[in-house]
Amino acid sequence: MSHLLSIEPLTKEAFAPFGSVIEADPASARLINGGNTERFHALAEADVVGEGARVIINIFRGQPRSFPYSIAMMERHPFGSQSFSPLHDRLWLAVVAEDEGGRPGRPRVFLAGGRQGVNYGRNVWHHPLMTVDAASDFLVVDRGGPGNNLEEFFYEEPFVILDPFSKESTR
Ligand SMILES: NC(=O)N[C@@H](O)C(=O)O
Ligand code: NI
Repeated sequence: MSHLLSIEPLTKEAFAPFGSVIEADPASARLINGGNTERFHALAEADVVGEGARVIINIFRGQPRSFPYSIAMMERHPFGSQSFSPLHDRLWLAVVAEDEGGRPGRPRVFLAGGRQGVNYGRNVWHHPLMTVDAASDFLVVDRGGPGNNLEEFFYEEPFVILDPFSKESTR
């Protein structure tokens, strides 16, 4: 089995097993404020559990990853979902995996547009933030509160992502 990962476009349908895509989807649009504003309603839901759990809003400033990039580990947050919405209009990568008996399976790499965010469902395996060509800020909605909300897993052999801007890296 090759450890070279292909990159696929981020779509609501393809990402559904892992969470939601946060983008201005016309299907969710409704006019508010007397017609001045479009509200793209309920694109995702924050899911936080446990005594003292709070929904918190953060900004993550991610430094660009260099490629080829080794996916050596994945993480998940058992007590809360985690969303990433880009504040710069730049491509980025959302890397997720199905759970296979308590460990992540083969990662899937989604190329997200600069106006696409994601909400990783609670306890969904994902790789920490991956910005691509410049330091980029993301609005992050996740869980605050007591307890260890971070589980990490390290693969025996890393997977590899080629430069997303190279033609070999996409399906
Ligand atoms: N550790 C942390 O807050 N960041 C990660 O959860 C991440 O997904 O980037
Ligand atoms: Ni995370």
